[in-house]
Amino acid sequence: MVEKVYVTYNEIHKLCQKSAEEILNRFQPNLMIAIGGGGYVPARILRSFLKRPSGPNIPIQAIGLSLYESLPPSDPSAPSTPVETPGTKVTRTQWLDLSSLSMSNLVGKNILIVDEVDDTRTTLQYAVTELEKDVEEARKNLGLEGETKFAVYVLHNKNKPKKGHLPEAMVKEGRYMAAETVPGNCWVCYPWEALLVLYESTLLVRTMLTV
Ligand SMILES: O=P(O)(O)OC[C@H]1O[C@H](OP(=O)(O)OP(=O)(O)O)[C@H](O)[C@@H]1O
Ligand SMILES: Nc1nc2[nH]cnc2c(=O)[nH]1
Repeated sequence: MVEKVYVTYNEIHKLCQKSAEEILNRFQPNLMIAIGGGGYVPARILRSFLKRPSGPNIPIQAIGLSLYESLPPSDPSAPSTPVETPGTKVTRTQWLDLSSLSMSNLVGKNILIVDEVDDTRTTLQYAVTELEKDVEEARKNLGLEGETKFAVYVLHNKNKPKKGHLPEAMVKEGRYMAAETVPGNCWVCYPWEALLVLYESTLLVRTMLTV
């Protein structure tokens, strides 16, 4: 039986706030690459917490990777969040603009890859391997100097044996960061996936205004 773990927007905001200090201490990113769709919201929240008073906003680029096929809920009238089944291969739905101007912004930088959940690690392995390859190719083609470093940040890491692997140096040097470790057999339900939206606070305000 898969245990569902529900997280709220507020909990995610707090996780990002807590993690930002550690990310700044360990890595000082110049740029984030969010893995869509789940990495977009955490990356945007992190950007506010990573900004230093007189420093620039850290730009966010996006890639789209898909590993899981959505299953319809067993009872279509039930507004539940469907648990999904693992796919077998990673599909690119969106990738970096590989033109030399865009790629030159990545070479020699500290790049933080952001996703919401590390389950089998297949997606992260794909993202890190492919991004390293593309940035290195761009560095050579453009004749640029400078080492590009990658780090990974996820909100939740599932405590289970992983199918995918990250570079040894990344793990050893603390460039893999997870805000929380959750049980390996759980399914994390994120607020942006919810189909049933509650309007409690709006109702409360309306009630207060009308009485
Ligand atoms: O560690 P893994 O087993 O590779 O699984 C993690 C990936 O699965 C989910 O993506 P999904 O393909 O469901 O796309 P989504 O982010 O658009 O929901 C999630 O966003 C991660 O990217
Ligand atoms: N929403 C969601 N997507 C996933 N992809 C892989 N594992 C998970 C999970 O626990 N929750």
